[in-house]
Amino acid sequence: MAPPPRRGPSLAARSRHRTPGHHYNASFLSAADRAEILTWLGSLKPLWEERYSKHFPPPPGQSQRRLLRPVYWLGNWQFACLDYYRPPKGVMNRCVQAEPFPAVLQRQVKKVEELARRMFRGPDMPQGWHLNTCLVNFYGNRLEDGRWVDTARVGEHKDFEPGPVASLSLGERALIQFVTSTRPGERDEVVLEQWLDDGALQLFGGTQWKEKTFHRVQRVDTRVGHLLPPEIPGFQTRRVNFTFRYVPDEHVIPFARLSPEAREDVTPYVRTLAEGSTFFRKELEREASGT
Ligand SMILES: O=C(O)CCC(=O)C(=O)O
Ligand SMILES: [Fe+2]
Repeated sequence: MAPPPRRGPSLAARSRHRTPGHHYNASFLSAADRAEILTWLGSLKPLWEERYSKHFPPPPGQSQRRLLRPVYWLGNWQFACLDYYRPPKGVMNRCVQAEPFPAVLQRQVKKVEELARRMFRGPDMPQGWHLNTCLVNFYGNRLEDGRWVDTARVGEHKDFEPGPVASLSLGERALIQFVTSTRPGERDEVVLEQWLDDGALQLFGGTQWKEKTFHRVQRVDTRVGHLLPPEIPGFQTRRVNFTFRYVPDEHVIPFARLSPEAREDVTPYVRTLAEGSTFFRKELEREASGT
């Protein structure tokens, strides 16, 4: 018997539109680009930041803590103690010019920007949007009092940088969940979850995924046994994620132009970065010479 005629869009088209504003491509990275990114990762010296600092101390009820994981930033560095990019008020004195993207990442950015411009319009695509910022997150186990502890997760949060956000994943797959706003004591409702595979691209934007929901990394698998570069003392990386965002260029400032207080608090970090980075060495020189 002949199959009944199909009506409406194909299954593939329907699944593409089930979650407008959220796009997932499991095999975005080519094997060659993936290998090039891994080689470049081996040259990085990620930083382990504290959440607070002398001039930006913990709010009442909070205490000083290390971030769960080492990080690296490209384009601009948003030091945790300067409280990240939080428009409309928290935009100045916090996004410090950092190294540009290496060529292999810039090539991915170009493709992702083209896709994003096709996916997002009007209020979902801010004037001047381009992916000029990348947070590199290292997920794995950290050594705590002689024991390896799995810290491969991220609590629920929003990315406040305007417009679509894109992420590339390497290594073990991770479960990301988008959840509705939390109220203390209430369970969050998971509205979308997605496994992020090795080499995958996730792109999300618009009010549903940027404003109405929070997202979190619930867990990272241990199945394959990936151990990713670089070697980091006291840490074993099994997943690396690159999140690309847009910070309006006028809010990105050189280290030398931070307020004296902010500069004092992040100088030790910039000195550490300068040990492995010509870019940050020059930024320190620029500050010392007052230019
Ligand atoms: O690791 C991920 O997949 C997401 C990380 C994230 O949400 C972020 O960097 O803002
Ligand atoms: Fe995020």
